[in-house]
Amino acid sequence: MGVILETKNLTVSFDNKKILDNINIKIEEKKITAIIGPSGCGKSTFIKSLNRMIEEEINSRIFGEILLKGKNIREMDKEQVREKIGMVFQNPTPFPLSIYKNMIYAPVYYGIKDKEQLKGIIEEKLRLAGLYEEVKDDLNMKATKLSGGQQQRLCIARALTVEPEILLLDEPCSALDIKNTANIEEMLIKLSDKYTIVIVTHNLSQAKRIADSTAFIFNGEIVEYGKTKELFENPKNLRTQQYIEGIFG
Ligand SMILES: Nc1ncnc2c1ncn2[C@@H]1O[C@H](COP(=O)(O)OP(=O)(O)OP(=O)(O)O)[C@@H](O)[C@H]1O
Repeated sequence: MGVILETKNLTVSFDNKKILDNINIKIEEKKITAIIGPSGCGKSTFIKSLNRMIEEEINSRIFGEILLKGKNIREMDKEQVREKIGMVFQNPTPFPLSIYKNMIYAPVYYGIKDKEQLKGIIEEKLRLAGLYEEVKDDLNMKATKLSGGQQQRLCIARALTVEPEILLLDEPCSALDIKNTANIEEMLIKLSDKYTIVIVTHNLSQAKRIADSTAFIFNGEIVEYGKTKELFENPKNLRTQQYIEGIFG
């Protein structure tokens, strides 16, 4: 499997202050890539750049290229980019509607009307997110009544309804307890059979448990990027070593 997403000299600034500096990274298809680094180093800015969300910040400026299967995403329609590269945030963000309505929102927007087809999509994606059995008899329940972990799984299921190729997750477990975190990790590993996953995490053990590759960002630069095992067991850079040993961060 090859590279699905690649950045070339990606540089992002807010109010002319450089936050990301010349990021060059190749993300492998159908793998999990973790982004780690101390608070404020630019992790969220980085993944928000990957589906052009960062352009919504009015004080941002973006330089360099982001290539999705070789195509510059800034030359693609923004909506199409976000269809192909979905995003899930730190705090679960279900719409204050029923589980059913959360799940059909995007498919209906994209023109699917057939009830049976919608039912099929809902079941398939809720199953992928490991939520179907828990909610199948309560699809009319308000999504905000679900537990935090269920809400987050719903948001992941909802993100999958538009058939993205890549799923970006920004600290998806930081508001969850150990059990819900374990559920999500297990699900992400399964999802990586079908989807490419990029996950920002503060939790180094989480990166070790689930990521094939890990990138360590510090001060807006990629200090080290490689196979997760290699990066944690044999870091090449002193900063990486200090960060994973907990000396700073
Ligand atoms: N819209 C904005 N305008 C100005 N500065 C911003 C904006 N968004 C982020 N920043 C700044 O950019 C830097 C990087 O922020 P970012 O959220 O990408 O870091 P992070 O590594 O994800 O941090 P954390 O782990 O705390 O979430 C921070 O100093 C932050 O204050």
